[in-house]
Amino acid sequence: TQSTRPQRLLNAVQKNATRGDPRSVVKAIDDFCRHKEWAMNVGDEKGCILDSVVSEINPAAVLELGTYCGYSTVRIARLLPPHAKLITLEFNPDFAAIARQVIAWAGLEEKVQLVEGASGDWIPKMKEQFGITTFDLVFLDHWKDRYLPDTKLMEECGLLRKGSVLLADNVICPGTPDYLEYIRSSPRYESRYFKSHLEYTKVEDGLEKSVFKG
Ligand SMILES: O=C(NCCO)c1cc(-c2ccc(F)cc2)cc(O)c1O
Ligand SMILES: [Mg+2]
Repeated sequence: TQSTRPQRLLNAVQKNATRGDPRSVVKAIDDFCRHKEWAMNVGDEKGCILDSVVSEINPAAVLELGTYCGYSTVRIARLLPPHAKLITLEFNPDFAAIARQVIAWAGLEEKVQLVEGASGDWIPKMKEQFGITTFDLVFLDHWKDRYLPDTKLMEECGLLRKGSVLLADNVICPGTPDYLEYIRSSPRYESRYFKSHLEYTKVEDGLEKSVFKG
């Protein structure tokens, strides 16, 4: 039977990365995607911007929307302080199954809770299911037409506090025009665009960092 790209990506991790070494897992995926098969991980260039935002916030509670194969999950979780928690939501069960194994290979299971299902269903249940009050950081990297409705849902569910940071991938390519329009014109957010490139390519893309003002 034919393997899938996520399965081939996991094979590359298990072949080339050291168990329990998150940095080697990140490098193995970047090498695979740059030299073997492109895949829609945030990648090394935007990943460095992600790292700097995570390190600046030093978050205790992180929500990632869109796990895919777990590349950004590993990038974020490797920088979290002890006892900090990252909840990552993935709709696609095949992606989730691969991501669990990538996260385990990196030795980061203790810091990560991967939840399978639709973000719109799970966001209203965050407090009761996971004992979350508010998120310090949200990384948006799922279906691009869900960024705006899920942001409004997080506001309505009281999951954002003064100072919570939203970091959104792909605001140029594939693009999230309705989200950008909303977040840049809302008086409740201070936004800044970090210009970069679509993972492993020369195409423009970037991250939008937005601080909730409460
Ligand atoms: O759809 C995306 N993510 C949610 C998946 O569940 C996604 C897509 C792309 C991309 C794809 C095809 C292309 F031609 C250009 C960009 C890139 C990304 O970083 C992404 O996150
Ligand atoms: Mg992305």
